[in-house]
Amino acid sequence: MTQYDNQNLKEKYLNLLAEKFDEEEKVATEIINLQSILDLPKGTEHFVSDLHGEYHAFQHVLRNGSGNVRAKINDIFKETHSEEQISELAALVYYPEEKLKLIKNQFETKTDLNEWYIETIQQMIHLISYASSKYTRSKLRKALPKQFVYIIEELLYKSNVYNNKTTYYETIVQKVISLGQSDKLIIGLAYTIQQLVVDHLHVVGDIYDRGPEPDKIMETLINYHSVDIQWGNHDVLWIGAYAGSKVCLANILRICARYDNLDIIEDAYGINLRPLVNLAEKYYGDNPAFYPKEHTEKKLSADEKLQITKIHQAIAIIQFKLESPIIKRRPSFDMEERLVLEKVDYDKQEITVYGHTYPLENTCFETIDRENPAHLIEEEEEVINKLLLSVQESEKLKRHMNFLMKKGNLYLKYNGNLLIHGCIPVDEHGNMEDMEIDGKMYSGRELLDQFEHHIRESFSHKNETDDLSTDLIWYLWTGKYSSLFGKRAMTTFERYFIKDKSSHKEVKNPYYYLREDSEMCRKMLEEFDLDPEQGRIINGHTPVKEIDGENPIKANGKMIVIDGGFSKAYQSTTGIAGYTLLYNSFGMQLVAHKHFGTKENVLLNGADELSVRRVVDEELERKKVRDTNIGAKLQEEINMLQELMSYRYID
Ligand SMILES: O=P(O)(O)OC[C@H]1O[C@](O)(COP(=O)(O)O)[C@@H](O)[C@@H]1O
Ligand SMILES: [Mn+2]
Repeated sequence: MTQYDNQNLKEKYLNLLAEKFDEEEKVATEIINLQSILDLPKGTEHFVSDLHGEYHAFQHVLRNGSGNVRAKINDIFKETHSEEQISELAALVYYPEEKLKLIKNQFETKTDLNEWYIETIQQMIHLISYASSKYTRSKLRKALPKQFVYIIEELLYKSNVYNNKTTYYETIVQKVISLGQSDKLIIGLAYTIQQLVVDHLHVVGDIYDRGPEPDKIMETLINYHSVDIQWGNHDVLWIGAYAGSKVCLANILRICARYDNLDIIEDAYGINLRPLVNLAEKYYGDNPAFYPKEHTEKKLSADEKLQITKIHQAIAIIQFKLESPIIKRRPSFDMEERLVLEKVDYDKQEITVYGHTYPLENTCFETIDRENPAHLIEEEEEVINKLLLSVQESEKLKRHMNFLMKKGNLYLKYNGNLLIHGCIPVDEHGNMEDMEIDGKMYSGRELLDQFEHHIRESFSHKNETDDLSTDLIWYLWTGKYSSLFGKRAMTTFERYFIKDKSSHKEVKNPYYYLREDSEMCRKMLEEFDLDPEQGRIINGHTPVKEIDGENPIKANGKMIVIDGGFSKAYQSTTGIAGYTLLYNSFGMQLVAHKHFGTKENVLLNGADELSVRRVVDEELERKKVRDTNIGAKLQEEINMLQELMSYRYID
């Protein structure tokens, strides 16, 4: 573009802007408004990761803002309220519908109940006023329940013009009560408080797999006021399945069978499993290696368990077969060692992998042709094709996957930090590892950008099932240089069929020990054009084994690992239900969570299931909006408006 074109474009833009700001005063007002926002303290960011379908635990962390709601209640009421009263109020804010029912049952007379309403509404208004002190009025208004905006603003702002504040509150609230609106108002106020304590949510990957309700988590995120997602390896597996990768599809079904979560496929997403069930019933029998993991709350009957065991085998074998042609057509994936079906000696029931020969047990090779082990029999081919069709036709899945694409990225640079689920592949010397894609070598940030490009490419061509982009999504799940997998190879086959546990080991990328080193972290931040002094890397993906003394804050605070540990299946190895992170204008705080019991426990006993907060760092100076990504955007707007001012209104 020539300088002349540029000038032309700018003038067009300014003319457009002038349509909206058609008077000098309007421009001035907007500049002053934006300028004052820049000086407000930065909003609170909330980081969670590895939710793994654990909807209830996630809901709890979200509703209490990783302890932020309670902290605000404490700030205001610790002098006047007992611990028990604070817990009651906190539970009301987290679960207003349920808590209201419980509380209302305690009152014998209407007068007592009304008194409680008056007091509670007043306390909640106080909380809102405190929690919103760093927001503009317009932002607060957007967070208020629509039908009560007028009343709440009346209570928030006008009360102090009256001498007798209490009477004024009471008159309004009495009216609300007599009109039968008090429950609705309290519920609305509770959600407003939840929304005010967290300005923005980051989900650092792995919403899907292992737990029972990822679909409900997706609905929650879709309705959340402000969120971004850094895809995890499990999320990308689902994206891959929807984008046309049959092998990704086989994997998600296998994992659902393994964790007894086929309901997600059938009931939540309406995908017909009948063809797979028929195939499974025809070829497979009982097999302890494929028993589903049982839920604590839901007991399976013997028949159900047997059926899932059969499905689990059928889909695992389809998966192994589907891997083979991809490995063969993509030599740059460097995965020949994973041609497992070809490495089996079917007479001896042995396999030779990575130079070791192991006996196989619990095999289920009924549909395997020894001469051509990766060949899908006709029924398998038909089953996977039908399943893919059904997956791509699921309206709900489409909605959820579209949302993942819209709000998600492979990594995110946000307010100076790098958010990434897995890793940046490096060698043992800390050099970024190269990978060849389509004849070119990429490493570090460029490699990640290539990966993301191909995910989006595959997603926009769902009919293509065997192209490079679609194969690369599977590579991200399981390949050596995948930034999401972060291990050298996935030993799924060995885990099912080989007893010797040494064959199950999955070697991690050197990133996972090098990230302890602050110099290495600085280098990685620089790779992403971030300031190594200010920035930090926020990771998910690997459960932090607090039990073994592992510290989630690494490299002098340059690296923070917040695998949420929501996944029940992994809690016994971590000894804790994981971490979340809060980043407000005063600095960063890591929050450790206890196992989430039940909502009932919170409602009845006020148990927050939270434990310690560790300060990662305190800001020397309180961070303002002007120091954030949003601040930079606002500053650009101000600059434009200033140009408009001189272009249009000032001679
Ligand atoms: O414990 P499971 O369900 O068998 O899963 C094990 C597999 O999950 C992985 O750990 C990947 O999942 P994560 O992202 O949760 O770590 C693989 O490396 C491993 O093969
Ligand atoms: Mn992961």
